[in-house]
Amino acid sequence: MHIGFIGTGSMGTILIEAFIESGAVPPAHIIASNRTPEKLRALASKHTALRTGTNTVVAQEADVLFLCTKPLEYRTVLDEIQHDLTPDKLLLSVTSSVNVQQLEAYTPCKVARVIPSITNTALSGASLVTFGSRFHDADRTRLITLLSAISTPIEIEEQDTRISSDIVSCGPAFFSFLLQRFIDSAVAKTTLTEEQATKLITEMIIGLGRLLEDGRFSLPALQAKVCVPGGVTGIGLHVLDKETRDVFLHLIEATHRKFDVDVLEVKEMFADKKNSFH
Ligand SMILES: NC(=O)C1=CN([C@@H]2O[C@H](COP(=O)(O)OP(=O)(O)OC[C@H]3O[C@@H](n4cnc5c(N)ncnc54)[C@H](OP(=O)(O)O)[C@@H]3O)[C@@H](O)[C@H]2O)C=CC1
Ligand SMILES: O=C(O)[C@@H]1CCC=N1
Repeated sequence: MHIGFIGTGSMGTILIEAFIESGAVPPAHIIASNRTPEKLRALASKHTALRTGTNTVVAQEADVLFLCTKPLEYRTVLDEIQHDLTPDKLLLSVTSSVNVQQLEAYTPCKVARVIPSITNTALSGASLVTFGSRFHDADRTRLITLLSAISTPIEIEEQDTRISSDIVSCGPAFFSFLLQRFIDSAVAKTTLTEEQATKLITEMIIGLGRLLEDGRFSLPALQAKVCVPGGVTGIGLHVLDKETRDVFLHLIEATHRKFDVDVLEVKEMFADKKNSFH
């Protein structure tokens, strides 16, 4: 099986390196292209067996093809490779605002959307999967097996795309931001250095992740366990409750507003294209 990647920016590179590191796909079975050749050359010099080519060559050779460009770059890529796409290929969109129906209308391929996460770099975290209508059981198994090497694949419904991606894909940035705020405040208010505070936060968050992973505590049970009656945690939780009450509601409203605009732009991008494959 040959896996192709069009776009070796942040996400294309993360996926390629995760598949190589996991051992799921040997570098010689990966072929990649990118608009700017320098980025591709840098990746190829790190993984010497990795193959590179034009978008057309990648589309021709890949059995499983990841489109790893930004949403408004999809049309250019699809126009370029449309004659190289055949019904046997799995075509995977990594972007939330391009849906499977749009790609099914545009190509004869078996289409799915796979939204990854930077956490997949550590062969960890989720990937969000939405199957198109042409995916049969064997194709599903094939894709889930592949994604399981680098993540926990979770099937999501179309209507849950944005919020699921907010949590799985944007979440690492959101929580890194909050952790950095914690560090900055510790440095501002106490004698800890940034380095010391960062070390403490890092160990805390890794430990918390492991606790949650082994299922020992739910989130509320964990808070209750740490919160000694009459102790300091309760005082801190009270501040958090008061000061962050609406913060995630506002965040979700903002990401959904942006998503609605993106979806509209993608719809316009595909508007002139007739549905030729149904
Ligand atoms: N970053 C993340 O954590 C996540 C990203 N995603 C999704 O992944 C997608 C890509 O994001 P990200 O990797 O961060 O973005 P980047 O801008 O880092 O990568 C996009 C890549 O696509 C390349 N590209 C653009 N047009 C073409 C073309 N016509 N032919 C070949 N290559 C092309 C760009 O090349 P060039 O070098 O010329 O710019 C660039 O390397 C987005 O749709 C995003 O929604 C999903 C989940 C998480
Ligand atoms: O910021 C973005 O749009 C992408 C989507 C998910 C994570 N990063």
